[in-house]
Amino acid sequence: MRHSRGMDIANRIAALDWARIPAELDGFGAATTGALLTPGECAGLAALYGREDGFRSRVVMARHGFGRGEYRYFANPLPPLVGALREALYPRLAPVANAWNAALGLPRRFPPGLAAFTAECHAAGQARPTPLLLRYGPGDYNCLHQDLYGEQVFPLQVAILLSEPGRDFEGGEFVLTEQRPRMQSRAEVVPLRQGEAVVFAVHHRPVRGTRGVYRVMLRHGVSRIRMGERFTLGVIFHDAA
Ligand SMILES: O=C(O)CCC(=O)C(=O)O
Ligand SMILES: [Fe+2]
Repeated sequence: MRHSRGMDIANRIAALDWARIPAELDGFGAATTGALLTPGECAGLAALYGREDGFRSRVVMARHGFGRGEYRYFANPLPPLVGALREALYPRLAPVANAWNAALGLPRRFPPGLAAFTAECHAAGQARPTPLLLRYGPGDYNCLHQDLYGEQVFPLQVAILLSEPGRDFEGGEFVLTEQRPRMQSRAEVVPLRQGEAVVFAVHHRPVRGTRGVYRVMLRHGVSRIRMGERFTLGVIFHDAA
């Protein structure tokens, strides 16, 4: 039987729990997907990190005060698996993004498909692809941050853990903080297995309070890797200036 990876990924994404994921995003600003990529796919993606070609830039985090460890942004054309993930995830998340903007009283609405949104990014001068691979070794960490690359911001992004906790590395938890207006911040640690994705808010989300809807600011990062090596695939939907 002919087997197309793009189709396969689209089917796997269609089979995720699209009742629970948006509900958890609304409730907590983050949701895990359960197993999405196979161990072989994870290893294949992590192995790309050492290759010369296929990337547009490399960032050594310590040089910028971003933490410790490094990452590389893929060049276009994206690896087929990465492109298929980005294309199949976007239409599932656009309704959440639009509902959040409506709740926050923001006029921006996102088109139902990634091609149209990418065209809008390009028209706004954001044409460089943002999917990336991250690599952390012992002692490395990723400071709390927001992945903003210009005025065009799709409010949700996805990170897929490519290494297996407890086997490949220890420590290195994915963490999120939520900063509520005039209140103390809330932290969330997101447990992930190899091949599992976390969907989370890029910069803010609406929360319903007693006096209406307010905006909480989110940041994400990775706690210190205690042992071993940890790889992640980051899927950000807006392109970069
Ligand atoms: O390594 C991680 O889990 C975090 C990756 C990250 O910051 C991102 O995908 O934007
Ligand atoms: Fe990030």
